[in-house]
Amino acid sequence: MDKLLIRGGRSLQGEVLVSGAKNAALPELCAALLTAEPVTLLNVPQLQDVSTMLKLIRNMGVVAERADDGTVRIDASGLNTPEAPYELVKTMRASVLALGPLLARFGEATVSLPGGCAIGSRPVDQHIKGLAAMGAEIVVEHGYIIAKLPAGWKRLKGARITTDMVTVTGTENFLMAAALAEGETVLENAAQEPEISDLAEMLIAMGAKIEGHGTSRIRIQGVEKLHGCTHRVVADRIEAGTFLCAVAATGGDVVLRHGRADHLDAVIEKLREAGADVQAVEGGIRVKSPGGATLKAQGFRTTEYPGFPTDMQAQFMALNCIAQGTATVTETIFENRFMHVNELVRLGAKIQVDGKVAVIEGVPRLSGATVMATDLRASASLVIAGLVADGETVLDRIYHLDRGYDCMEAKLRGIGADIERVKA
Ligand SMILES: CC(=O)N[C@H]1[C@@H](OP(=O)(O)OP(=O)(O)OC[C@H]2O[C@@H](n3ccc(=O)[nH]c3=O)[C@H](O)[C@@H]2O)O[C@H](CO)[C@@H](O)[C@@H]1O
Ligand SMILES: C=C(OP(=O)(O)O)C(=O)O
Repeated sequence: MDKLLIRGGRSLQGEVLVSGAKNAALPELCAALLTAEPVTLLNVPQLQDVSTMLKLIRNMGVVAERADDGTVRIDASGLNTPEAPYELVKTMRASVLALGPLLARFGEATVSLPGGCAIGSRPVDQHIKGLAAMGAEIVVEHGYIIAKLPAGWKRLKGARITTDMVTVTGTENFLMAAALAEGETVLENAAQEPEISDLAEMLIAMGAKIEGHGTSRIRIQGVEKLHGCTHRVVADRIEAGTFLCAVAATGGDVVLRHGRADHLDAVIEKLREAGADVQAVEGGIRVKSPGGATLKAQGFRTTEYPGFPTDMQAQFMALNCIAQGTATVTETIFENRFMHVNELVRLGAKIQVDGKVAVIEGVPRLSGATVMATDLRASASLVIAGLVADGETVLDRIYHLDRGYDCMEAKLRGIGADIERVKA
C-alpha cells in the first residue's frame, strides 16, 4: 500500500490548478447512460472513483475512453446489462447513481447496495421512495436494489417527490430518472449543491427540460429521448477548500486557478474570520495567510449547501488544531465523521468528542508521527496536519485519498510542500 511522507514546516507559494469535481463527474458519467448518442465530458479528474465508475459502466456494455487531458468519451448505444455488481460497487457510494438512469433508459436495474463506509450508515431509502413514487417496483434482496417498470409501462411517470431530508445523490437520481419520465416531476426539499446544478446543466444540454436547479424546488418536464452533448465538469469546490485550509495553516500566498469562490462562501467566511486573506481573483481564488499559529480557531456546524460542507469539516478541523483559542465543531450530516480525530491527536492535537460535537483547543505545535487515513476527507486533514507538524509524518492507507484527490502530492509539491509518495 502506498504511503505519503511529509516533512512539515514549509510555507506554500505559487499557483495550483483545481481539477474537475469528483461529485459532479460521477453523476455525469451515469447521466451518459441516458442516451444512445455519444457524450463527451471535459475536465474529468484523474481519480480512483472515476476509474471505478468507468469500469462499472463498461461492464454494462458501454464504450468509455479516457484521455490524459481529462476528456472522457462515452458511447452508451451498446448498453446491454442494467447491472451494477457488488464487486464494482463496494468501494464507492456514488455507484447508486446508476439506478435512476438505468431504470429510465432500460426499464430495469439491479444495483448492489453501496458498500460500507466509515463516515456513517448511509441508507438509500429516500432514493427508493422517490423512484417508487415515479412508479418503479423496487425490492431489496440479497444486498441488491432490484427495480423495474410495472408490466406494460414504457417509461417512469412524473411525480411530486418530497424527501425526508436533503439528499445530494438522491436528488441526482431523481433528476436523471425524471428527465426521461412521462409528464412533470417536482422535487421538493431538493439539494442545492453546485454539483446538482452542474448535472442539471448537462442534462439540459442533452435536451432535458429542467427549471429551478440550485433551489430547493426543481421542476422537470420529462422528454421521450435525450441526445448526446459535450459538457465541462465544474471545478471541485472541496479540493479548492482543502488547498485553502492547507495554505491558511502553513502560511503562504497561493492562487487556486479555476477555483470558484462563489461555491465556497461558508468556508471562505470562516477562513476570513480566522484571519486569512481570501479573495476571488480573475479565474480563481487567492489565499494569503501568516500561518495557522497566528489565526483564530473557528467554530461551525456542517449543513447542506449553502451551509458549511461536511466534506470540509475534517480539513478545517486540522487548521483549528494549531490556531489560537478553542472551537466547537458540530457534524450534523453523518453520524460517524470524526474518524480523523484520533489520528490528529496522535500528532499532538487536543480534541474532545462528545457525539456530534468536537471541541478543539489550539496547540502551539503538532509533531510528526505515523498516522492512518480512515476516509477521504480524514486523509486530507492529516495531510494538512502533516504539512504544519514538526518533523516527519507518514500517512498510511492513502487509497482513501486517491479516491477523491487528483495528484494531491504533486500539486502540493508544486507550491513548495515537502511531500512524497512512497510506493508499496
Ligand atoms: C458522491 C457524492 O456526491 N457524495 C456526496 C453526497 O453524498 P450522499 O449523496 O451519499 O449524501 P446525502 O446527501 O444523500 O446524505 C445526507 C444525509 O441523508 C442521509 N440519507 C441519504 C439518503 C437516503 O436515502 N437516506 C438517508 O438517510 C445520509 O445518511 C446522510 O445522513 O453528499 C454528501 C453530503 O453533502 C457528501 O458528503 C458526499 O461527498
Ligand atoms: C464522502 C465523500 O464522498 P462519497 O460520497 O463518494 O463517499 C466525499 O467526497 O467527501
